[in-house]
Amino acid sequence: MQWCSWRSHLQTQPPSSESEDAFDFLFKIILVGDSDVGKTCLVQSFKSGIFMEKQQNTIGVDFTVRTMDIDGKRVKMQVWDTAGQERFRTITQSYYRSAHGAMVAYDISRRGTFESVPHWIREVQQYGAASVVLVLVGNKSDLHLQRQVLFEDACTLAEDNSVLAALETSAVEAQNVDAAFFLMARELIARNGAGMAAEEAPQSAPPLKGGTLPVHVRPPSDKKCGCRAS
Ligand SMILES: Nc1nc2c(ncn2[C@@H]2O[C@H](COP(=O)(O)OP(=O)(O)OP(=O)(O)O)[C@@H](O)[C@H]2O)c(=O)[nH]1
Repeated sequence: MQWCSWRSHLQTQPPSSESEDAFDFLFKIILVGDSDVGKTCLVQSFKSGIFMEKQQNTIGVDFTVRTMDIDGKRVKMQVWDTAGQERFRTITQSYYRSAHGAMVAYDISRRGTFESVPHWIREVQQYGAASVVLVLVGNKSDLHLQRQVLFEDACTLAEDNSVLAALETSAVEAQNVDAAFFLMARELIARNGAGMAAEEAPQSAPPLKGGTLPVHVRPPSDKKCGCRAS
């Protein structure tokens, strides 16, 4: 077995070599959710496209970065992978404030992790920027035989909580992982436009406009729903 958590320690600044890359937009995304829902493996899949079985829980916060090309723009995604374990809660909360987007993850094969989602959303709303963009991610979609959470329930929860969209992902199968981050990036670009250009990259989250946009209509074969919020 290989380790998925290639960095497990407290971080205050991203590595400088990564932050020197040229980019048009810089977005900070925080990943939250119960322990063992697969947050670290999702980040690893997003970064390298590879699934690596993990044996160690995240300690505090891990950091990774990937620069993507979206509509001819270089978009740098700084992803902060937080520990799901309760004992790190005070540490991880301090990372919420500067996030432009938050992915709230649960495990489709463990109902309890889905029932924790409202708690995580409240945490983000309490400690994060006022209009942080939220995306709901139901991970481990490859475990469909052990499913305990209906996708429809996730969509309902997303709609009730002003969440941009709900998706089901699998880090094992690299299913919908990129899509979740692209969805987030596109929404942030749409909301911020030129105001988030690289030279103006903020130290804390910008005052994003209120409300969310219906950026996706759920295709029947794809576990993704667009959720309109008032
Ligand atoms: N079947 C399946 N297993 C997964 C998937 N993603 C992660 N796992 C497994 O789920 C377990 C937990 O994954 P992690 O990425 O460590 O979970 P985490 O949410 O980062 O956990 P904390 O660091 O404690 O917050 C590991 O055994 C992974 O191999 C997935 O998409 N499908």
